Amino acid sequence: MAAASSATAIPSLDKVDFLKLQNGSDIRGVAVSGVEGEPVSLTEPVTEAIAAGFAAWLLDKKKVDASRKLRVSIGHDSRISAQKLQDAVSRGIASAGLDVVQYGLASTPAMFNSTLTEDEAILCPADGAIMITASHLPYNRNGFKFFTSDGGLGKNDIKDILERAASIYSNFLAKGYSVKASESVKKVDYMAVYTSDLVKAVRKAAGNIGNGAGGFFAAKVLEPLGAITSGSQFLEPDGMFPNHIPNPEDKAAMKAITQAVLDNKANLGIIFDTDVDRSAAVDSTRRELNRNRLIALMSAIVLEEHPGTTIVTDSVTSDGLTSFIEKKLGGKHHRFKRGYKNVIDEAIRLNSIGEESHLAIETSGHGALKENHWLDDGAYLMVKLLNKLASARASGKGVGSKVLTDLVEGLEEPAIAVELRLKINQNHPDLKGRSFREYGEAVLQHLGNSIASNPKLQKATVNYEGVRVSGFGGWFLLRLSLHDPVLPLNIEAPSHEDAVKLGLEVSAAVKEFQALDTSALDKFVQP
Ligand SMILES: O=P(O)(O)OC[C@H]1O[C@H](O)[C@H](O)[C@@H](O)[C@@H]1O
Repeated sequence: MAAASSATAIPSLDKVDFLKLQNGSDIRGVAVSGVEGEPVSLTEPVTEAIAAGFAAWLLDKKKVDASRKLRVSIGHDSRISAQKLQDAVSRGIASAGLDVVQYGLASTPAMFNSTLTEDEAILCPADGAIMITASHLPYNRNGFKFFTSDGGLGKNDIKDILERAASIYSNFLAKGYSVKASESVKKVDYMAVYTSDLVKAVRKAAGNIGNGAGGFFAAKVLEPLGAITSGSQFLEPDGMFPNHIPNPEDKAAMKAITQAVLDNKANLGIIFDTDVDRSAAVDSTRRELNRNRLIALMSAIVLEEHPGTTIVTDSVTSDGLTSFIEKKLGGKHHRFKRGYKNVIDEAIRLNSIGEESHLAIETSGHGALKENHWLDDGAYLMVKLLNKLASARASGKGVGSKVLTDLVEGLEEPAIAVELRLKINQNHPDLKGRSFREYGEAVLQHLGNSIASNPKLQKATVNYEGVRVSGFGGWFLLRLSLHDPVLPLNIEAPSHEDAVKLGLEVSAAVKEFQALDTSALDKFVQP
């Protein structure tokens, strides 16, 4: 035990500060100083306390007897704070008496996978896994995702861990905090195991990684399969993201991969986000295979293997996607809520009540397949695409990404598709003491009521989130953001004029809510 006199002074934080680090089923905070208005919240002692909180949670969950030591695998993305946080996480885990296995640069899906791999030689399975990442957020942020063999932890588990962390941290305050080197840290090259599993899963494609953790895909997956990857770019991990934020929904990122496909006359472009749980592709004609198109493509592949199966998606998917899945592919589209964990859990639930589902996928590029243990894995989605290309080639059905493009033939796409994010000003007196959630719900309730009496508009009969309405040949959905004090408004329509008509209907219905910042919508509907 370190003497209090030699201990580092750490700032006092209360339970509330810890709970503020929760971001849905992840933990996120600021790990690097220097950005104005964003003080560091993920300090080393805070990180250590969170890791120790996870260890305590895991010990309770696994209820193992004292004879078996639990082990936890730790990996990180390419962020500049990765090393510091990895060390602090390792200390937190070791201080609770658990074994630490460090993987170094890794992907989120690989971390989950380490709880499923059975091979003592590489210290697997891990009882718990921690990925140090803040996904597509800027370089100064970081965070944690946690896994057990049951999948990613849910919101309640994260809250539980943060509450435990807060009390561990208060112990640091009482007894003094000092950095103690952890003895029981082992290192394993798990990415070698994970990538060789991916190679096995695909039988024979350029890649754009955006300086995230996905660089392994070119050298360790594509090249061993015989692909020429010389046109690939931004493969080197660089935690400052000098080119663009690695994010398949980011316009600059998609432009960069599209250009690389053109410049290199590549058959296919592949792009991942920072921690490789999201992905998208570009075909040889520069057609972006992301968002609804990626879902259509994956659905086509999965429905060939499992005719009639249900495809679970997030709520912002297009009407065209529903008719594509149901009329062209003969499957069932279950449009559920936003949030990758929501769609995955819903697919698992459907299977448990006898409705077969093999694919849960979001427009964000998160996707999970039943055959891959419902692992939220962008790399695996791309493996399925590559597999399709390879089998088409082998059976003489075609060469190159036209095979994929043909699979989405017939998908109706709207001329206009926008997302406008309407902020709720939490300090506005109109909240009258309500939380932003309650206020947002009140907006939605009011919108729902006003639509009911509007003959030009029709409320969706089956809908799991927010208010989804058809009209003027298109639709809109207003819902509460998963994490932020924001009401995202998605509008899709056959023309800008029709999209504006839909926007004006929303605008009229919400105008009395003064704490709602409608400037994005006002700008959109301007003549
Ligand atoms: O509700 P929003 O603010 O649009 O955010 C929704 C998104 O939040 C996170 O990024 C999750 O990882 C995604 O699965 C989800 O789609």
